[in-house]
This record gives sequence, structure tokens and C-alpha cells, in this order.
Amino acid sequence: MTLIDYFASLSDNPYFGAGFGLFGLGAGAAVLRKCFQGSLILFRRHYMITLEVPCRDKSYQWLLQWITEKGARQTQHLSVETSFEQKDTGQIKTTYDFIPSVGTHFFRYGGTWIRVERTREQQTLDLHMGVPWETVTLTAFGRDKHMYFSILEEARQMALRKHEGKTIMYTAMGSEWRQFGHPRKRRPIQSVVLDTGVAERILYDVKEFIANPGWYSDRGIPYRRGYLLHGPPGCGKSSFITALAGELEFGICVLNLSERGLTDDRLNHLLSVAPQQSIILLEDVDAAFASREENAQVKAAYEGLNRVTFSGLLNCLDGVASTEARILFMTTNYIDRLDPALIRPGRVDVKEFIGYCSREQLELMFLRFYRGEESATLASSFANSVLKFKKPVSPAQIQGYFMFHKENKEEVLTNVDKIWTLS
Ligand SMILES: Nc1ncnc2c1ncn2[C@@H]1O[C@H](COP(=O)(O)OP(=O)(O)OP(=O)(O)O)[C@@H](O)[C@H]1O
Repeated sequence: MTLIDYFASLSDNPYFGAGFGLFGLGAGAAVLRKCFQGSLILFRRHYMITLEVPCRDKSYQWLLQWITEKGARQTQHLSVETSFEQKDTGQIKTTYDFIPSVGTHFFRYGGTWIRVERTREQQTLDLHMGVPWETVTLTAFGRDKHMYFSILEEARQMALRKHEGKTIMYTAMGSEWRQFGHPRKRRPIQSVVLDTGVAERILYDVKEFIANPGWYSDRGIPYRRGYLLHGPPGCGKSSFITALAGELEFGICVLNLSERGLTDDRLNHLLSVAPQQSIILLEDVDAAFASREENAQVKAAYEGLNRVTFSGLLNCLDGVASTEARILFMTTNYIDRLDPALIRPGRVDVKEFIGYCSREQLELMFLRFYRGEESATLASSFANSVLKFKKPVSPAQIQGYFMFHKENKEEVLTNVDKIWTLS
């Protein structure tokens, strides 16, 4: 505790006043005490700088972690935060992080002592999360607010480093996005084998979009881009989006449009507050509206259930909301069931069909799965044998079949007819 804090706490303390009373100073003491308190407040106002970070702020958790890591190592009051981490083997490891608990802590930063006060309101709840309202207040001598900028930036960088090589999934909770599960190990984009050129086209388009915000603002075009991946199940739509997010070092915000309680207003808000560097994913968009539009009765029933309306979704997609780059992906198995208004340019700028396996895909999947010198010739024989059946086959079916024969690649060529019976 610094000298000034010591005096400050004394001045807040009723016994301090009582002490004066004991020395017989009576009413004079009260006047003195007031003057002393007043000068301390003045001193604080002019020579101390305070930063208040409420729990709703994005920096809140980063800051607590940073304080633990960098500064308040000697602090005695800790609270635990349990998290899960995926190792390279895929195994999940549990880790325990200690963060400063409710109370007062001190640490030194760049030669300055900083007081950290973490407080929890007993009476106030964060209504969105249903948890007690908390605040962290940092107090330091001086007037240099740049010190706080660098602390916040260091805390952010440290949090980012922690998630290096990982993809964070977010889910909507109330009007906020919350991390869902543990950060997953990035899926390499080459591990999702799409037909020739498809992955490259999408990747090029997204990268170009991210690199050119100025192009959009110069022309007054909202800085957002919509993608629709459509095609049969098990062909890699979701896997590709996950791998793409990993490649771009983005997170993924998954929204289920059929969710009860997801109203037009909430959707609009969620789209505008999506975390920086994230892809918004609306999966199976056909399922949310197709049945609803079938007849007026069903439509009326759905609207009574507090769900997103079709016109609400269109407005949200058009909204000016975010100033950040907004990348939105939609997937569907049935593009013909989608209302043309939903997928018109401006709402969906790029449409890609992700279909059953082509010859190239069959060969490439074989080569990725079975390594070794003779694999090149076996890959082409495998593709020939599959195509002879003239039946559509999805990459998910091929993956399942390979898993079944993972130890013996020769057998893969003799049992090809089993591809369709295994799944
Ligand atoms: N093109 C692909 N390359 C590699 N693996 C794939 C590919 N397509 C699918 N898979 C594998 O099949 C499984 C299912 O794929 P995924 O969920 O991405 O398909 P989807 O097209 O999104 O299906 P749905 O339309 O049912 O959501 C995953 O385990 C994935 O690894």
C-alpha cells in the first residue's frame, strides 16, 4: 500500500474521526478531518489516474489474465478459471488459470505502482449473462493515460497469442457472443478437398475483400461480403468454412436462425456486435424459412413464437450496422428452396456449389490418406473403380470408407462397392 492509499483509507475510516474525538479536539477535529479528506480528494483528482473496466467490456477477461501473468504474481487472493485446451494429438487438456479475485491487489508496471480493485456488486446483475456485475479499477500516480493504452494492448496481444493456431467458435447468448467450448486446433485448408479451383476461388475472394476496405468506402458500398455454399450433405461445406476461418486466423460465430427467442432486433444487434475477425455462419438457411412460408397458418404460428421473420433477416443482411468487415457464410442443401430475395447480389455475392466427388477429388483424398511411393498409381485405380459405379459419392462417404480400411490400402481397391453400404 502506498502512503497516499494509507492516508486515503484512514480518511475514509470512521475511527479516524473518533481518534480525534479522543484527543479532545471535538468539533474542531471534524472540521480538520473534512479539510484533510478534501485535500486528499483534490490530490487524487489531480495526481492519480483511474481506469474502470466493467465486466461487459471485451478487455475485462484479458486484463485479469494479464495482471496475473505480468504483475500481481505475489497476490494472495486468487480465483480459478478452468479451461480446456486441445493438444496436437487431439487430446483435451484441462488447465487452471488463476486470476485476481475480488479485492485489492498491487503490481508494478514500467516503474509505476498500480492498484487493482476488483469489485462485485451484490445487488446488480448483468442481465444478459445472469452473473453479478463486476468492475476492475486500476489506479496509478500521474496523468499519463497512455500507460493504460499500452496495458490494454499488451493484454489483448497476450490473449491472442494464447489462441494462436486455434479457431474460436462463438455462440449467441442473449445479445452477446460468447466463446463456445474450447478453442479448436485449426483445420488445414488442404485437408478439405473440394473440386478443382473451388477452394482457391473462395480463398482469393475473401482475402481480396479483407485487404481492400478502402475500395468499398471510396464507392460508398457497405463493407460486407456474403457467401453461399450449397450442395448435398457430407461434401465439406461446414468443414471448408472452419478451415477457411483457420487460414484467415478468424473465429466463427454460429447462428441458428430457427432458435426460439432470436427476434429480428436481436439478430440485427448480434450481427453488429460480432467479434472482430470473425466469420458469421448461418447453417441450413433453408430450414429456417421454407416450411414457414408454405402457408399462412404456419407462418402466423411461427411469428407468435418470437422468431426471426424472413423480412427481418433480409433487413439485417442489408443493415449498415457494422463498421468492421462483415463476412457472412450461409449453407444449404437445397438452394432451390431459398427465396431469390435472400440470395440476390448484395446479400450473397458469391455462390459456390460443393458437390459429390469428382475424379480429382477421389485421387487427392486417396493421396492425403495413404502415403507412400505406390500411392500415386493406386489413387488413379481407386478413382476408376469408384467412377465405374456411376453413383454419386460424397467425401464424407469416402472418408468413412478409408477409415474402415486405414491399415490396408490394397483392400481399398477390392471393396469399392462397400462405400455405399458402409454409410
Ligand atoms: N471435401 C471434403 N474433404 C475432406 N473431408 C470432407 C470433405 N467433405 C466432407 N468431409 C468430411 O465429412 C464430414 C462431414 O463434412 P461436412 O459437415 O463439412 O459436410 P457438409 O457439406 O457441411 O454437410 P451438411 O450439408 O450435412 O452440413 C467431416 O468429417 C469432413 O471431414
